[in-house]
Amino acid sequence: MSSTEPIIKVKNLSKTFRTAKKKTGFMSTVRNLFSTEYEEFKAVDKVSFEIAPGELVGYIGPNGAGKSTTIKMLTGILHPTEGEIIVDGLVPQKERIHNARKISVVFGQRSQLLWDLPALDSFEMMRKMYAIPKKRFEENLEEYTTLLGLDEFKNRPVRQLSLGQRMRCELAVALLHDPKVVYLDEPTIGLDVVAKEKIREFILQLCKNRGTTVILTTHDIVDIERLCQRMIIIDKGHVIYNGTLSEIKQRYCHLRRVLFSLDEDSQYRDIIESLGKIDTSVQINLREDRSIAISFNPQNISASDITRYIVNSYPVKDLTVEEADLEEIIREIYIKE
Ligand SMILES: Nc1ncnc2c1ncn2[C@@H]1O[C@H](COP(=O)(O)OP(=O)(O)OP(=O)(O)O)[C@@H](O)[C@H]1O
Repeated sequence: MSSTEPIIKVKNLSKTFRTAKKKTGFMSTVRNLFSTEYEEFKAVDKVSFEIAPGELVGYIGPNGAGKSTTIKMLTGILHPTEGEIIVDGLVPQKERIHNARKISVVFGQRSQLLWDLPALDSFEMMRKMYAIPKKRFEENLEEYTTLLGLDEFKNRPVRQLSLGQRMRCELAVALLHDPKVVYLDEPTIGLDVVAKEKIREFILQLCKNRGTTVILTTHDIVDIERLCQRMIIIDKGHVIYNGTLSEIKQRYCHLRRVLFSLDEDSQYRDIIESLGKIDTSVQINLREDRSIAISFNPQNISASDITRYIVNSYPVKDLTVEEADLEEIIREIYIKE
C-alpha cells in the first residue's frame, strides 16, 4: 500500500445480529407469543483493514462470510455493534448524507434504475438528486456513454435491456456524481464472457483515470485476477488474508504441480508409492482422468528434478508443469481456516 493517508480505515469492526429463536410445535409457538427468546450471531468479528486512495481491493470470501454485512456498514446502511469506520474522513453512520455524496454502491443483483423508463431518465434523476452541475453531468455522461457503449440502448426502457446492457447503465448511473469510493458487489454476475470483460475494462479505467477507490466483492476468480491489486479474504466474520496477489501466490507456491499421464494404467499404485520417496513433502493424487498430479514446494524440490525422475522411470505420454492456480489457493485458504 502507498504511504498516503488511507481513504478507508476500519478498526475492530464487529456486527452481531439478534434474531428471534424459531421454535416448532404448537406449545412453543404459543409460549413464543408471550416471551420471545433471541439468539445472537456474529456476522463480522473484529475486522480491521485500511485502503489507500485509488486502490482496487477485492473483498472476498465464501457464502455467508460477512462481506455484504461489512459493505453495508461501510456505506452507513448498518450500524456496527463495535469498532470504528472512517471513509474519507467521515463516520458513515453519523454523516450519512455527506457520506452518500462521496460514495456509490453497485449491486450485480439489484437495480438502481427506474424500471419502466429509459436509463437516460434515471441519469437525469441522479443529476437532480445529487445536484450535479450541468456541465460536469454532461461531461461524465459523454465519457461513460463512450466507455460503456450506452448509445444504442440508453433511450430504451430499462426492463427491455439485456443483463449486460443493464449492468453498463447501473455503473454509469452510480458514477455520475463522481464518487471517490465505489463498492461493487458482484458486478459481473450472470454476464457472458464478453460482457464481463467490458465491465472489467471499465473498472480498471475508472481507477486509473479518475483515481477512484474500489472495493469489489466477487466469487469470480477472473475478476480477482484481472482487477484486484490486493485481496482481503474474510471467512466466518474474520479477516484470514490481506495481501497482494503476488504475495498470496508466493505464499502458496507449494501448490505448484507437475501433471503427467502414462500409457499403462495397471502400475499406478506402484508409481504413486515410489513417487512419494522422491521427497516426503510432495502430495500425489490420481485424478479422474487417470493423470497423476504431484503438488510440490519449489523450495524443497525443483520441477526439473521431478520431471527428470518421471521421464526416466516411466513411459510418459504427456507432462505439464502448472503454476499455482488462484482458485485452488483460495480453496486451500478457505479449507484451512
Ligand atoms: N439481517 C440479518 N439478520 C440475521 N443474520 C444476518 C442478517 N444479515 C446477514 N446475516 C447473516 O450473517 C452472515 C453473513 O452474511 P453476509 O450477507 O454478510 O455474507 P456474504 O459474505 O455477503 O455472503 P454471500 O457471498 O453469500 O453474499 C450470514 O450467516 C447471514 O445469514
